[in-house]
Amino acid sequence: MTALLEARGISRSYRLRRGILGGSVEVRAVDHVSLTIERGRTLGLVGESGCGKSTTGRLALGLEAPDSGEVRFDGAPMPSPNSAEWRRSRARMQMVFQDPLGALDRRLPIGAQVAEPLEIHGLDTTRVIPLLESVGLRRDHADRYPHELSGGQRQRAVLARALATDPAFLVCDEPISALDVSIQAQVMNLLTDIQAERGVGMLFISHDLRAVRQVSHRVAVMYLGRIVEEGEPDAVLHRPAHPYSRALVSAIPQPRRAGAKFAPRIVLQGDPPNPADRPSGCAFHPRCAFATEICRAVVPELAPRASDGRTVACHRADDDLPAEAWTKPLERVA
Ligand SMILES: Nc1ncnc2c1ncn2[C@@H]1O[C@H](COP(=O)(O)OP(=O)(O)OP(=O)(O)O)[C@@H](O)[C@H]1O
Repeated sequence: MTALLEARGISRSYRLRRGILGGSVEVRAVDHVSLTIERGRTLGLVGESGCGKSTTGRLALGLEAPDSGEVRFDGAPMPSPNSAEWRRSRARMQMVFQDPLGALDRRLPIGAQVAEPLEIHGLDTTRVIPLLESVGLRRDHADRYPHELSGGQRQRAVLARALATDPAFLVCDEPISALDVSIQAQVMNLLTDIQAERGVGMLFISHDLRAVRQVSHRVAVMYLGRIVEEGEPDAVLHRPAHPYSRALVSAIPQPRRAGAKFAPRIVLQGDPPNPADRPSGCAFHPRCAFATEICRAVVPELAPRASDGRTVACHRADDDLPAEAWTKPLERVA
């Protein structure tokens, strides 16, 4: 069966103007990214701020076209942004962003906003109340304005609107990071339920690795526009193979069990990545404890490693790296 969404080697660059001195610099936000999302499955996309996650989300939705490479949705090439064909296919692809207040129109009651996509696509507008109820809102929320709802309720309203057209594909870009911690779990549970009940394919973008673990069937780790590791959440988030994934995962605070030592936290050394000034070879090499000559010279391909088939973009993926070396020159704290 064809995948719901398939990106093949997509890249996207932007030109940024350089201050008062003029000129411009090219920022390669996404660099030869390939990913597959199956129906009813969630791909979690993680990585530091600015590594290209949101750009990947926009390319996956066809909001922007890649400079090179191809996005296929349901077996067919993604239509050009804003073409009539793209607008028609929009009903089947929706997105949920970080800031629900920004995503909603402050001048319109919630019910009217959920009805809007139904009207645009000629669907039955009496579905507004069942939609609100399906995300845990009440009938009377339909008449309220966004500022009359809590943050969690607003994100539920955004979800009701996104689900109105019964989409097959949902991009959730940091959907819980603007919410109170107490509300985050509720929205995560709702997303898990939505996925199980509706069988949507989802791209879940987040820097919260625990949230990613909860919803994802596959996880991809991004560094400076490239995917450096991809696999099942248990493998990537518990036994990460790429040195960058190791550092990312080690930063998750671990509950302390009686008598247990804190897991060592790997603090990345060196400058944070700058997409306008990409290092040669493996972009992670200036911060990597294991970098050798080849890492400085040659970009590693994302490929299954020989030992266990884990998909990693690392020249040293098959080397037996000593455990203690993970903290050198990376620093061990706690
Ligand atoms: N429209 C744009 N114009 C210029 N540069 C852009 C544009 N969109 C993204 N970029 C740049 O591309 C790089 C990747 O940005 P992107 O927003 O995709 O990263 P991200 O991983 O989603 O970050 P965050 O977690 O902070 O949202 C950044 O350097 C960003 O400044």
